[in-house]
Amino acid sequence: MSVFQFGWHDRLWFYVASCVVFYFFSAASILVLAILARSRLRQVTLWKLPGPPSVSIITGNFTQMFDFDARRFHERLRKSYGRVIRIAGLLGDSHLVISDTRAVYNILVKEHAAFETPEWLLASNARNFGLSLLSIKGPIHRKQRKLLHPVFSVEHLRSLAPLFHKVTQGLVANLQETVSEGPKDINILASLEYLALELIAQGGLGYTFDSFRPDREENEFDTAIKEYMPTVARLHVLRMLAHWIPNWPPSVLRLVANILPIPALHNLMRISGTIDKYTTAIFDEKKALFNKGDDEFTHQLSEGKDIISVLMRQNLTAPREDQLSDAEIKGQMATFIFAATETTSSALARILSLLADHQDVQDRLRQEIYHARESAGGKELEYEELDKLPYLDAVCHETLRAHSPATYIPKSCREDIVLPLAHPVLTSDGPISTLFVPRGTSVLVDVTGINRDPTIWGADADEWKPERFLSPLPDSVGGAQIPGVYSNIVSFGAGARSCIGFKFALLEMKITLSYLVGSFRFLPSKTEIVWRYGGITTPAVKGSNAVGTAMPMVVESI
Ligand code: HEM
Repeated sequence: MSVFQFGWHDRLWFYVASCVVFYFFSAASILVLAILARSRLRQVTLWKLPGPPSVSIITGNFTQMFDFDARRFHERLRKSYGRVIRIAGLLGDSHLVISDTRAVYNILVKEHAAFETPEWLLASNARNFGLSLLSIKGPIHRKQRKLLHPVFSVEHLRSLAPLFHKVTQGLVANLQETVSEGPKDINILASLEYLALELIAQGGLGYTFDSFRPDREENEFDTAIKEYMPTVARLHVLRMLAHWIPNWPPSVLRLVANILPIPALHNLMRISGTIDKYTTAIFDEKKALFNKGDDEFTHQLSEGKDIISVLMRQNLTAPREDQLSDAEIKGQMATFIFAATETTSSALARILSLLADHQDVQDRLRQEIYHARESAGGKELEYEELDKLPYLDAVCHETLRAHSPATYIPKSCREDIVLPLAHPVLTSDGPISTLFVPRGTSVLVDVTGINRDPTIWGADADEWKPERFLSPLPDSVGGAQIPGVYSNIVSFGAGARSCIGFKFALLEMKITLSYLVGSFRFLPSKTEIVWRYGGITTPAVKGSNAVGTAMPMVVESI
C-alpha cells in the first residue's frame, strides 16, 4: 500500500490548482505573444527593406552582427545591401543599419531627441558607471553637458599639454629601458593602454596610477579596464534586457548574477565592483582635498587643472539648478576612464600597426616631427605647433576615417518619424526616397559605412592613404554633408551626444605619436594579429581566446 493516501477532495484541489496554473500561463503567453505581434506588425514596412536573411528565430542576425569576428559580416552587409539595411533582432524584431548621410544627420543632429541612446544601454551604463553622460538623457543630460563643455575646450586642453608631455615621456623612458639591448618584440598595446589610462587619470582626474613605475605590476583596476569592452561584447544579448532588471541595490544584483551560470556575467560583476571601489576612493580623496580649500587643491599632481578639479570648482559657482551632485561627479570620473582608455589606445595601436606596415609613411612622419622640433629650438612642441603639423594630422584623420574604433553608434527611435534620404533605397515595393521609422525601432548608425562610402571618398575609399588629407578633398565629400564633430568623418559622432572628449583624444594621439615615432622605429611582429569587433575594435593575437587584447610589435630605439 502507498504511504500517501489521496482523498477525493485532495484530487479536486489538485485538479483546480493545475487548471489555475495552466490558464494563468496560457493567458500570460497569449498576452506576451499579442504584445510581440503588435510591435512586429508596427514594423511591417521595414520588412520590405534590403537585408540578410535571419539565421535564427530567437536571435535573428545578432550572432553574426555582434560576434568577435563580425567585421567580415559587417563588410558583406555594406557591399551587398546598401545604405539602409534591415537586420533581424531578438524574436523577429527589426533593426536598421543606416549609412545614408542625410538620414544620419537627422538621427544624430536634427531629430536627436527622437533618436536617443537605447534604454538598455543607458541602464547598463548606469549600473557600471553610475549617473553620468553615458547613462542619462533629456534635461539632466543637457545640464551635465552644459557644465562639462568648458572643461573640454581648446583653451583648457592647452593648459593640460605640459602634463601630457610629462606622462608620455614616462612611457618613452619605459620603452627605452625595454629595448635598450636591441629591437624587441613586445605587446605595444599594453603600453598604450597604460598611457591612455595615465593621461586620463592625471589630465582628467588629477590622480596617478603610477603606470610607468619600473616595478609596477598589473592590478585589478588595470584588468577591469582591459576586460570591460570584450566582456560586455560577450553579453550583448543579455545587456539588451538591462532596463527590465529591477532596480535592486548593487550587492543584491551581484548576488543574483553570480548564481546564474554565465561566466561573462560573473566577470562583469567583478569589473563593476572594481570600478566602484576605485572611483569611490579617488572621489573621496579629491572631495576631502576640495573641502580643505583652494591651496590644497592646487597642490595636486595636476595643479588643479585636471577636468574633474575644474568641474568641481565650476560646480560651486554654477546656479543651483545647474549644479552636479557628488554622485554625478563620481559617475563622470568612471565614465571618463572607460570612455577615454580603450578608444584612444585602440586608435593609437591601429596607427602604429599601419606605420609598421608602411615604413615610407613612418619615415615621412618622423621627418616632419624632427623638422618641427628643430624649428622649435629642440623644445617640446606646444599644442598649436603639434596641431599644425599637416602630415601628423593627415595620419590621425585618415586612420580615424578608415579604421574608426567605434563601427556603429546605437540609437533607439522614441517616436514615429519619417527620415529623408540622400540616396533612394530599393525596397521589395520599389524605390523610396524617405524612410518611415516606427517608434521603438533600434537603429545602428554605420560609422564605417559613411567613412568608407566610395561615392563620397572615391574608388580607393577602403585604402589607408594619409595623403588624402593633404590636398583638397573631392567635391563629393563636401557635397555629402557628412555629420561629424571631427570634420567629414563620423568616428566621434555628431550633435548633442557627440564625443565630448574628441579634442582630448586628438591631443593625446598627436603628443604620443610625436614622441613614439620620434624615438623608435616600429616594425611588424612575426606573430599574426586580428582586429576583433566588440563595441570598440581592438587587436588580439590570432587564435587567442584570452578576454584581454594584445598587439605584438617589434620596437627599435633610434
Ligand atoms: C579615439 C578616441 C575616441 C573615439 C573614437 C570616441 C568616440 C565616441 C563616440 C562614437 C561616441 C558616441 C556618440 C553618440 O552616442 O552619439 C562617444 C561619446 C563619448 N565620449 Fe568619446 N571617443 C574617443 C575618446 C574619448 C575621450 C578621450 C573621452 C574623455 C576624455 C571621451 C568621452 C566620451 C563621453 C563622455 C561620451 C558620451 C557623450 C554624451 O553622451 O554626451 N571619448 N565617443
